[in-house]
Amino acid sequence: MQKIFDEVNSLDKRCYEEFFLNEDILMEHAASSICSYIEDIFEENKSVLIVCGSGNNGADGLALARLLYKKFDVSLYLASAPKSPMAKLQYKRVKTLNIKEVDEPFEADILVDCLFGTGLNKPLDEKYLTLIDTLNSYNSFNIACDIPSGINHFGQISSSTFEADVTITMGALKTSLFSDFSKDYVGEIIVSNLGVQREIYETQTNKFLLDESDMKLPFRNKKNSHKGSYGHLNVVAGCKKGAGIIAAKAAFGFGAGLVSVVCHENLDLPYHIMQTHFISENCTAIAIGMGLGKYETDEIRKILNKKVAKIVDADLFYDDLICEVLDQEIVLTPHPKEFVSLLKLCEIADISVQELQNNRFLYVEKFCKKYPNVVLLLKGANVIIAQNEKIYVNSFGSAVLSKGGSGDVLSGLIGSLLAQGYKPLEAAISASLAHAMGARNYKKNNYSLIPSDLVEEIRKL
Ligand SMILES: NC(=O)C1=CN([C@@H]2O[C@H](COP(=O)(O)OP(=O)(O)OC[C@H]3O[C@@H](n4cnc5c(N)ncnc54)[C@H](O)[C@@H]3O)[C@@H](O)[C@H]2O)[C@@H](O)CC1
Ligand SMILES: [K+]
Repeated sequence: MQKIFDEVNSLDKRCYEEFFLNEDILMEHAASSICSYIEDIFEENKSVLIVCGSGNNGADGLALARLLYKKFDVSLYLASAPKSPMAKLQYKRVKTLNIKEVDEPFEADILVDCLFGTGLNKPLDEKYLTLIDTLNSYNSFNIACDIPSGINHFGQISSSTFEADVTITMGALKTSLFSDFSKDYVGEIIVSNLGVQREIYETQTNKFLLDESDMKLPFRNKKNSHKGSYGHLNVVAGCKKGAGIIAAKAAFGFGAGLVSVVCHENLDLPYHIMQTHFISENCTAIAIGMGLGKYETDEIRKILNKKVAKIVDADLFYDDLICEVLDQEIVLTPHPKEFVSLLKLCEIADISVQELQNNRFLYVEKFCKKYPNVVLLLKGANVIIAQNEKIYVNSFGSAVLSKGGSGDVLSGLIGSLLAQGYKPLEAAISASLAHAMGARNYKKNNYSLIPSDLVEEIRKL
């Protein structure tokens, strides 16, 4: 996994104070990393338009123009005059060369956005919104320097935000790149070194970006084993029984030795899934909430108080019953609307879904501070998984998964790993990654996935 930081100013400052580097050295590295990227990917003499703002993001662009000049057909478009001391210095350097400055942007082969980086501190006015719209209308290969212009510190976007194919971000990953809104704008994210290797530049953090290698699949190492060695998951089915059945099928395909659906009515289940009217004696984990609908509160309370691992989803986030069990190390998997309800029930915040989406990390932190035992998985374009002070981001998911039933598959996967003895946080992380990787491997068009396809792909991981 990789570290994510809310801000990097303090990391830059540390470079100056501890390693005796200066702004100029850091900027030179920032610009050379974009230069190397362009040199590696594109043939010489391709046209490059670098669009610069007045601050140090623009200064990075000016330095880049100097580095690319002569090898590529470089043009500079200065959207505003250089203002920061480094921008002025870089411009002075540029002026000694004969680099083209254009009065209007145009469609070049490569477009580098150096308008605003971490310094964007107010809404964009009409002039910049129109400029960004114009840049987005081109068919250029789009590179964002540090952050696509229009994304602010909190990961909120402007009505016009630069749509990057690649974001080359300076020094370390920033939290703002992983809001749900940012997902459509950042493209591939590459981290540039700023004069020392990343592991030296980076300090301590509580946020991490998950890599594929963080997915621990439930491979079986013991030769002498039987079905009981891999746990027994009980999936509690409610009014909408399909949800529980989808979860049960996903769980079975993900390694649980036994899976039973708990339901009072007789169900038509595949032969390998069992049915029970009450929680099984040898149950090692419970998945509950999916499609629950109307239910007998006391019965659900009894289930929630069973001393086994649990994943709780969906309808239970609208019932204050949930607040009774938040001292347990349970996994909760709300989508934003459910999390808003949960925040209200827990008296943490009474907010809209929009406010949550604007500040996903903030509200996850608030929730986990109050309930440090709970493992919270907040669904979204970038899934956030958190327990106590640690926050993990799974950015592998895609729109393929935006379907009814995908969440039930996820509940089943988490339940399956819990039943097999994974710790709740490990179960949430590995199941969430497997869920996203299954979707990634699905090769038909991106609107056609059904839950059984997803389970099939996950079985092949
Ligand atoms: N040590 C450093 O400071 C380093 C900085 N680097 C670059 O510097 C960037 C940060 O530079 P700055 O702090 O100068 O900030 P920016 O260059 O991101 O933007 C600040 C400038 O934009 C103006 N501005 C902000 N919001 C605006 C708005 N809505 N409309 C119009 N103008 C607006 C500000 O008045 C200021 O002039 C980073 O993103 C990175 O690209 C890199 O070179 C690496 C080293
Ligand atoms: K930028």
